[in-house]
Amino acid sequence: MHSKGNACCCSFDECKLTTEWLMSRTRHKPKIAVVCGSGLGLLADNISNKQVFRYEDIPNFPVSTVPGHEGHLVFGHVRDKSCVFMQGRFHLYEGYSLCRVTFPVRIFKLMGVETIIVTNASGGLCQDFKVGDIMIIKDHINLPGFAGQHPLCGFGIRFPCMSDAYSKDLRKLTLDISSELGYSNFVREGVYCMVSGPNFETIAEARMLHILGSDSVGMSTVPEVTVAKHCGLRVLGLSLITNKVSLDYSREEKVNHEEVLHISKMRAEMLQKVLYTFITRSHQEEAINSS
Ligand SMILES: O=P(O)(O)O[C@@H]1C[C@H](O)[C@@H](CO)O1
Ligand SMILES: Nc1nc2[nH]cnc2c(=O)[nH]1
Repeated sequence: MHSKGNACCCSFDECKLTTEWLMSRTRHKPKIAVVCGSGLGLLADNISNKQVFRYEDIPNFPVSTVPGHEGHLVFGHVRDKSCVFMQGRFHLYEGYSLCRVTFPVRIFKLMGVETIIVTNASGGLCQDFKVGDIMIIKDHINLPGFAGQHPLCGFGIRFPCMSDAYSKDLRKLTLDISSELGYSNFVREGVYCMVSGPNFETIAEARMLHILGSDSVGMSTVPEVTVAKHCGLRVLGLSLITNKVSLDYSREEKVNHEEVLHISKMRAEMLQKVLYTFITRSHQEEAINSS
């Protein structure tokens, strides 16, 4: 038999088993899923009728190994909207295959989720961005994908279109909400670039990514969004700019994960306001149902 080194390692039966396990233990029927980025688990703090599962208790689920990723799957309501929040995501640099990293997205699809909101912490490359800005992701660069690290290798229908991965209508709704909340001066749109990590960028790498058109850089999101788009979910991506990436050899500041978590926690409340307003409105908006 030929070796399929890069092939998908999660079977449909596995996905089905996990979905059935969860659905037999919760009465929630979420239509919206939220993936919380580094330090952003607080986004799930104010939902009502909470039901929490620890990742290690869910069959086939990976476990979180990164500080700032709690490892809880939280079901609950934002107003009357049933949602599921991932307090903690999985990363390639943790040693998980991209199939495993994106496994929860497939579970959400099987559970009946229609919209996924993917959040992250990232470093700002765009010189206009400030620490604490919220970037609505309008597009991405899948750098690991260029090198064959791709979550769709060996899985499902090929050649999906990715030029519209981030729903235009959902981005517009988020911009409108930001403006109503008085947040326009720190909510931007931009292009997110994924690198595998776990190291932060060298200055030469950061310069290259900037020249290539990236407004921010991080170590996640793209695999989840790619799988979500592939299986027909609507996607909104929100990236919190937790640090400025150095493009200049004379800059002395050095980024570290503690600083990333600190900024995430500081800005989580604002991000939560945008998110909860979005969720409350999302299914009232005709545009969303058609996007
Ligand atoms: O899960 P996200 O993408 O929010 O985490 C970012 C990227 C690295 O995992 C970590 C670096 O501080 O934060
Ligand atoms: N690759 C990368 N990921 C991040 N996550 C948060 N900040 C950064 C950053 O500067 N670079």
